[in-house]
Amino acid sequence: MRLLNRMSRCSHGVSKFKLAQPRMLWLDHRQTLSAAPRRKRQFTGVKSSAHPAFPLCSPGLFMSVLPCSPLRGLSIFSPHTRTVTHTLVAFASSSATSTPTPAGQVKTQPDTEGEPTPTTVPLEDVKRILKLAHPERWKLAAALGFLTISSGVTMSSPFLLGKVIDTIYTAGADTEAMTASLTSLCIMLTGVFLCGGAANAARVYFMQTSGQEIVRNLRISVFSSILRQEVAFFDRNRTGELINRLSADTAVVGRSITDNLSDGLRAVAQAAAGVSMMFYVSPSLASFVLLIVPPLAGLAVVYGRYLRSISKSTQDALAQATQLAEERISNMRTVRAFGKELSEVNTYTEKTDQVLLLARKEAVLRAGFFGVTGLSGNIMILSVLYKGGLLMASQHMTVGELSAFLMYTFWVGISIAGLSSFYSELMKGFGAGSRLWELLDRKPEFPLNEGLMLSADQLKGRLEFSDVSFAYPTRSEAPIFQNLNLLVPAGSVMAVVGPSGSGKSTLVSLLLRLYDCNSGSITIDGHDIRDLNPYWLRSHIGTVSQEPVLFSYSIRDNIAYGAVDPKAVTTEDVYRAAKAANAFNFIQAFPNGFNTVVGEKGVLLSGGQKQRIAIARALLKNPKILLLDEATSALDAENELLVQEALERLMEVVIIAHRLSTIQNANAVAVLDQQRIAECGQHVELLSNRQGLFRKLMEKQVFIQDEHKLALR
Ligand SMILES: Nc1ncnc2c1ncn2[C@@H]1O[C@H](COP(=O)(O)OP(=O)(O)OP(=O)(O)O)[C@@H](O)[C@H]1O
Repeated sequence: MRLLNRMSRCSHGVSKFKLAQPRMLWLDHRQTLSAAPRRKRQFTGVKSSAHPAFPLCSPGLFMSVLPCSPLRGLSIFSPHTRTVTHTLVAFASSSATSTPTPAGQVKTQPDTEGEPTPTTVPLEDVKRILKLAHPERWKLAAALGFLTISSGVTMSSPFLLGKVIDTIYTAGADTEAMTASLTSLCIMLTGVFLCGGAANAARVYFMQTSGQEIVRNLRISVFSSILRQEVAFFDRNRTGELINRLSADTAVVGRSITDNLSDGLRAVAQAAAGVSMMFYVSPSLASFVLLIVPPLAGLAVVYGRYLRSISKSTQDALAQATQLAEERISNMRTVRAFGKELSEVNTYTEKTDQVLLLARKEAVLRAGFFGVTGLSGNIMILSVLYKGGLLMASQHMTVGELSAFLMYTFWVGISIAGLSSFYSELMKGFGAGSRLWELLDRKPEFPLNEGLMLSADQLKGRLEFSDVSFAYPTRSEAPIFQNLNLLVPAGSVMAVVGPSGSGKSTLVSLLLRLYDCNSGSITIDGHDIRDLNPYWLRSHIGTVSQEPVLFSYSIRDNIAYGAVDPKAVTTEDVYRAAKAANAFNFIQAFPNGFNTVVGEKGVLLSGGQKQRIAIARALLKNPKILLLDEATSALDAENELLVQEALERLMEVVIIAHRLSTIQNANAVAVLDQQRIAECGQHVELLSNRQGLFRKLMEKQVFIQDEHKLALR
């Protein structure tokens, strides 16, 4: 994730920089790559864009990431990269974000630049934003107070500066009087500037701190809302897109409430005060200037619209490139195993080339836009000078008044420019906000913590599937089970076997209520699991999945994670679980023992070690029911036997296994095939049925093993 952030920051940042400083950028870009010269040389065959601008920078970094060990990836970035990227963090952190479809699915959308922004102010969203800002109202009010002071100060200074100029020009021979008047004016101006500086500093402080609080609260709400959703939601929505909502959209909304609002209000106040002062200083010159403004503003609006639409396409293309990078970096081992580094860089380069193409169009438009706005500003100043010069010649204006007027013209121009960007930022804020509200308002299909909770003694562990039909919500056309029936008596060990894809893992998901069955029922001790509190249910079921995932904590913390309250877990509890999972000895053999940090997703451990830690995690809370989904498949035969014996002694178990030899001790074996339980009975009983599926599966496995042994001889 951090690697990805740097890549996207660099590409965004450079794209923003490019317009102003192409040469300097190229230098920075080369410095970035030179930080990993060896790696760069390995990839000289990589296609790259001809232009030394931003998309090259991203493939450059992408290229540097791919050849590295996934564990050492971070070290390849030089301080130069950081310098460039950190400068541009704000822009880049919002690389791409997502927009919900009506079904709650998120589709990739650009974030801050060119995102689908509303064109009118949505009142409902204003109310929500105000509600969000409510806890920070006092800080925000203080910020607005200081804003008023600093704006007042800013607008009074041109007037006083005009007076200074007039004092100098009209002094004549009386230098003493001029000095006295000049001194008092300068003291006054110094006071005004000090006051303005202090008010501005206070405004920034209050705005920033309240903004951070708002973003923090919003992020917590969004994160908890994401975690509340049912598993099917995560099947439909990509992780990267949800993360974008959490990081980028929340930041955009926070910025809208604080920085943008403050800048916008200041721009409004300064434009209004500036125009009033212009009329105060010279009504005829002010009327003349205001005649020029509307056509120029109209031009800017039309240009701005064009710019926004092209900017949106650029960001869409960039979001696609980012998604590709995200998937490849997080699955680096697969890329490496298939030797796809080069082709992945080329695919990424193609994607960023599309971004470059659009960005070039955008650059042309922006260049035109800046040219036109710069020219308009200059025309305005020239007009003020011309008309003001005429007024001075006819004694209707002093040189000080003309100077003050010019300064007000500048201020008004700057404020109007600020207002146009304030408006577009505000709309972006509403766009980001509406995506967040959708997520915050989304009700999960079933609540996490409502329903019946039995006492631990009442729970015996009799599981029954009655006429269960189920299809995954994302593939409703392909049912996994149809009228499936299965009974697991309390206190027994049931093994479920079946061909790959027959639905063994799905059975576990249904028992854990990660999904609800479409019809039929699943009961525990006669209670439909839909009536039980899902949180309670899961607290009594231990589960070890086919590919157990560990978090980048220490081994101790990973095992303690299995407890309802990990903080209350004692070292003895952790040791007990580790011993039961036959993991104690190998953990103790690590130099840091139980404090060994396992790396992202447990990459620092072997498959078998990961499985045993995952089993220890599942055992920690002493679950009544244990679901093992090929949980011991990565262990050697001896370890597997030891672990399974321990597990079977400890609790009622449902074992799902491919290796049929591991289920000999089960009380019963259920064979899944063609959306139902094809056979169910004792191991020996099923084996004796020559035509049975279990016997066939067994024979096939024995045959494969024999073939393998022969091949080894
Ligand atoms: N989240 C999901 N969304 C849609 N379809 C899924 C999902 N998970 C699994 N499937 C589909 O459900 C079917 C059963 O998958 P399942 O993982 O339960 O099989 P399995 O018997 O455990 O397979 P294996 O032995 O290979 O692990 C497969 O066809 C699979 O493609």
